[in-house]
Amino acid sequence: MVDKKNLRTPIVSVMGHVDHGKTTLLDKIRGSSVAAGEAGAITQHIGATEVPIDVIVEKCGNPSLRERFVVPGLLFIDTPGHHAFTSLRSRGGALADLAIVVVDINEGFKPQTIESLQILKRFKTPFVVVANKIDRIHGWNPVPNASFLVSYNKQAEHVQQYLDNKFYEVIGELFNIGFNADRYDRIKDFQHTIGVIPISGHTGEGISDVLMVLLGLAQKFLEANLQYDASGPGVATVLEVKEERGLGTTVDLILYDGMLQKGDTIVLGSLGEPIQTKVRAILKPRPLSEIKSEEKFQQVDKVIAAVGIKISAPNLDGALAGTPLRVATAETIDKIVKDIKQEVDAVHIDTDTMGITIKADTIGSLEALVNELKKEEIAIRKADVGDITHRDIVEVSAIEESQYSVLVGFNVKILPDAKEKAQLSNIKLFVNDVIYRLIDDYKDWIEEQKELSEKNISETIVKPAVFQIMRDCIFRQSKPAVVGVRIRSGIVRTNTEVTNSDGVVVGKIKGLQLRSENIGTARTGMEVAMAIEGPTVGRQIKEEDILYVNVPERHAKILEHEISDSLSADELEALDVFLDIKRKDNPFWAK
Ligand SMILES: Nc1nc2c(ncn2[C@@H]2O[C@H](COP(=O)(O)OP(=O)(O)OP(=O)(O)O)[C@@H](O)[C@H]2O)c(=O)[nH]1
Repeated sequence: MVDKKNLRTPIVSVMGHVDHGKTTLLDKIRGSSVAAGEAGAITQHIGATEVPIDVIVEKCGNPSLRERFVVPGLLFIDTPGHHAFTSLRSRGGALADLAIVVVDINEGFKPQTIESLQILKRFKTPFVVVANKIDRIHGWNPVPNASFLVSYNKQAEHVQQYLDNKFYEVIGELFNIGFNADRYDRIKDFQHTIGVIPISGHTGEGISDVLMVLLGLAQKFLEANLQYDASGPGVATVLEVKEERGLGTTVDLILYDGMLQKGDTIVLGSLGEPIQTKVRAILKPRPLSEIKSEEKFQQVDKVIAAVGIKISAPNLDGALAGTPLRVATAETIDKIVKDIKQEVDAVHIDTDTMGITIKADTIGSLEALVNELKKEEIAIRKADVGDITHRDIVEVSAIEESQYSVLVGFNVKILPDAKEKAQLSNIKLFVNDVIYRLIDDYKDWIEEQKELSEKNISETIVKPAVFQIMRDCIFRQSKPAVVGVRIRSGIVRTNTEVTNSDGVVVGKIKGLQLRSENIGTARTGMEVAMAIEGPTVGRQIKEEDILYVNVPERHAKILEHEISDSLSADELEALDVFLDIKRKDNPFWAK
């Protein structure tokens, strides 16, 4: 049996596509919980909101549930954006124990929905999907704050039908990504089936169901992970590094294990050596009732996990979001510094000597981006945390290979002077807040570049062609010889050399005419007059001779190995015939 006293509050992250309703859902959970809780038992943390179990149970309207759950409540992380999930790591995994994926039932899955689900799959984090905005369904008759089933049963049949159809689209999309899913009330085994809950963040319908299912998941899957040592040294993850008026650089963090006190020595991750410093102040937001107070924060001497707080301390400047923070003593500090350095270095990416340059907002998101790029076998020269600076642009524009003169930024800004510099340089910039958009855009661009260079190549390269001098069509013997020819395969151009069937060059095409008009090219099947500089008819060439465009060896190599896909069938045939001629004497010609 688990000891209730040592169970910390599970940490829940809310993920999903932009505008599908994450903030509204969190606000509703907060607002309605405040309304439901007797003494406003809900507490606001820095970067998080804690909803105690009593409030949830009361909200669900079934006090007997209290006995069933041992977790103290749920701590929702407020940090916006799905990327927060990957940014916020604890030892050995994601910081969040559970997640809610919000999808607008009317719009269905969008890129960030899919990305969120893929992240959760990778981290093996239990989650629920909420199909939000059911109040937007035409004819919906809201029952504010009711459980979904109560509300659903009160809807007209055609409305229920419509909701069911939309709902099954969501289930189908989940299936496509590899998840079995069903409506939450029909699920017996949450381990193998994802619960989907139709809700409205506006009317509050279904919110109590979300809280219940989350508690159920916490209870079922997390108990062992939620044990903590309330008296042990604090372990935290940095949410954000922020300049705060009057306080200097501060760090917002989620303490997920142990205790943190004013004056404690702490170690936290940075890109160089880990930072060692002493906690000057621990700050919590003021209770809502004191909101008018001049000061946003109140100081406390001590906090115990799990809690979201801000700390101020000297030397926090190089601190990095997403990295660990730990309380150290004289005995443990060396080991902790070493561990944290290792942890940050492990993320700090082994790079290739040549490749693209990437930047991301936090170490966690950088790692996620690197993982995805590696999967696509895209080489990375340098991976760093932070906005895109003037220096980055200068560095990248010094790279000569155009496919690597590329900067990819995930969730970062391009600083103004960098933007200016980028416009003047030839580098390619990709900035987005969806990883796989970035990767798709980059891949599309590479493909485009390839096509462009293929086009360049194919315009400058000499292509093969075969033609025959027609009988009774000798118009001039020599200087230049003018003969009638039929093009048997390929396209003949002026100014290309001609060989005979032994591969010996006999002259150069000086002009082509069709019905007395000069033309630049002649295609398969055409019969044209050709002026050939060099040979004399009757000596080097004669009636009915088959002749070939002389493809230089280097061009033949490119044609055969690089752009054969872009050749037409008759060009390929001409190439084969020409290669056979050339390789008769030298089997390695153009190989
Ligand atoms: N009708 C209806 N509108 C909703 C609901 N939930 C959210 N909205 C609206 O949808 C819009 C986006 O909601 P947000 O909560 O800001 O969405 P978000 O996912 O947090 O968006 P970002 O923070 O930008 O990623 C707002 O105009 C909300 O009022 C809902 O349940 N019903």
